[in-house]
Amino acid sequence: MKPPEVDRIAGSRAAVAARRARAEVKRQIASGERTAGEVLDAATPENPAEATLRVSELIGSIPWLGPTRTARIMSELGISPSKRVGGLGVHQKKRLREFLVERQKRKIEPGALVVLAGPTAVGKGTVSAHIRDHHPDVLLSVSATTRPPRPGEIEGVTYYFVDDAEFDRMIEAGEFLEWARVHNAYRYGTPRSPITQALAEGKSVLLEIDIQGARQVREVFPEARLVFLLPPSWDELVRRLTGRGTEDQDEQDRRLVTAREELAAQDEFDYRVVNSDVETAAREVVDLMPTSPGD
Ligand SMILES: Nc1ncnc2c1ncn2[C@@H]1O[C@H](COP(=O)(O)OP(=O)(O)OP(=O)(O)O)[C@@H](O)[C@H]1O
Ligand SMILES: Nc1nc2c(ncn2[C@@H]2O[C@H](COP(=O)(O)O)[C@@H](O)[C@H]2O)c(=O)[nH]1
Repeated sequence: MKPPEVDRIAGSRAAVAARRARAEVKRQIASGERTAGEVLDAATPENPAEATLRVSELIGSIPWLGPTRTARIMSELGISPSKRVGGLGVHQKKRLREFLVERQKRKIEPGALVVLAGPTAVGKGTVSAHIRDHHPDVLLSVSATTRPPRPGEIEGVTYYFVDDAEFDRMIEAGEFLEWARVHNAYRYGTPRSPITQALAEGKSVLLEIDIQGARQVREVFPEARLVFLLPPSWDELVRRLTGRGTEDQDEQDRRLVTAREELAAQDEFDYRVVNSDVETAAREVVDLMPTSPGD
């Protein structure tokens, strides 16, 4: 029988070798020699380096995915931080594979995805509607919201109006590219599949969302162009909000509080467009797209 000291040394040598093997797998993913999907598929008992790799290490080795994004992806996929690739359940593995396949495809042309954000009543909806009406090749994303419809708003055109239970279901099912609670009131989210489908077909896509959503989209699509729409002045912004007349005084006040916060964050955006004139602002936004359909 070997003395315990010999076993201990052999054990620690094996642990060091296993760590080195996992580090090599991570290097291969980071350098692009192997895709994370290939490593996932190789994670069998015959390949202990792949099987004993933590899922967080697998995802975290993908270029551009840092620890924060990795933690969020893991949580969205319902995988605990300590899970190893070889220990994934069937459903977890399927979800992870789908995520990795989608990620592989996700190299979009800069400007194919444009995000239009800005303070309440600056005219985001008006400028987006102008683009939708004059540039039919651009897909204007239709969001889901828990907000009740305003007079004249059309289901499936302005928004998909859903209740809280349906919004919860859509989050659970991973149907949103991003979602946020806006103005501390209702929830809004961008359905993912029309966007990925349009991008895969080479179309340009426009999202009209709030600033929290814009930040999330940038995480997923670093190539997206983020545009901040500005009013000609604060007084004009207030005039547009009150002139629209769709919110009561309390809601207007709440929106103006958010507006001040959003204006303070405008430097995070790639482009700033002043909406003095709808047609000019729309043209400036469309010019950021790879081609200007409808020209
Ligand atoms: N360039 C413009 N000049 C004058 N009025 C404008 C201009 N653009 C938009 N408006 C008006 O401003 C009001 C607010 O516009 P809109 O509803 O499009 O804003 P929004 O940014 O989408 O607002 P919210 O974020 O609150 O949904 C509307 O009454 C619209 O007609
Ligand atoms: N994060 C997201 N924000 C969205 C989305 N769709 C719309 N919005 C933003 O919400 C506010 C309020 O809109 P309103 O129609 O109630 O006036 C506005 O800033 C929109 O841009 C979305 O899918 N995600």
